[in-house]
Amino acid sequence: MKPLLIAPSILSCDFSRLGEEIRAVDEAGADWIHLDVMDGHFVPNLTFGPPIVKAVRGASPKVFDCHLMIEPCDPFLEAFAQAGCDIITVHAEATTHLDRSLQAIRALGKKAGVSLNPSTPESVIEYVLDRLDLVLLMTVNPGFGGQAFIQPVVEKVRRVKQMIGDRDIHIEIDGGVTPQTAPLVVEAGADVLVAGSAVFTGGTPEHYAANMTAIRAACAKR
Ligand SMILES: O=C(CO)[C@H](O)[C@H](O)COP(=O)(O)O
Repeated sequence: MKPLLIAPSILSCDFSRLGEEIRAVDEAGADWIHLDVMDGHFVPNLTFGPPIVKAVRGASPKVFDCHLMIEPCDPFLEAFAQAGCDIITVHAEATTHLDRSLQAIRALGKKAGVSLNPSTPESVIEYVLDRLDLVLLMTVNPGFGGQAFIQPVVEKVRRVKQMIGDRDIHIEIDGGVTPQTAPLVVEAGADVLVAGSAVFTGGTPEHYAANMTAIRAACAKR
């Protein structure tokens, strides 16, 4: 069984102190740093691009887990790789040629991930499993932090876990992850939890550490 990893989503941090906030969650015990890239087209919100990723890369040596909510994604893969992302995840709904996008990410020397919206069936990844390092299952409709967890996705986690078999592929969950919802997806097979509001609530490094401890403790009995 893979160890449980927590990847705080910086969408919920204080953007005026982005580097400081990344350093704070790193020191508070984050396993990865989750970067939400939004384009105002694939999702109804805008965040940041490669220059910002590059600017904050020095704030933490932890894995930079980059979630591209952009369409098209292929023209930007190289820029995100050069900016310092370690894992690059694209949405299956945002690329016509998913196989090509995943090959391109690995050719850049990065880990390749695919994300599925809550309504997208897991069958879309059936023929690309050997090109994947990570499957990111959205438990909210992407675009905003602080939304309610969409419970039917728990069943999809179980199915994806079965599909990947003994392949070395992470199952990551993003959206509405709290100490209440995290055990549901972990029990179903998830090993990476993205959490924005549930980690950054309180606004101090002490809160971040306590918030992550609460999520881990809730999942400890999986
Ligand atoms: O990708 C995202 C939204 O598209 C965010 O990572 C996600 O919503 C995390 O926020 P929260 O934990 O507050 O739900």
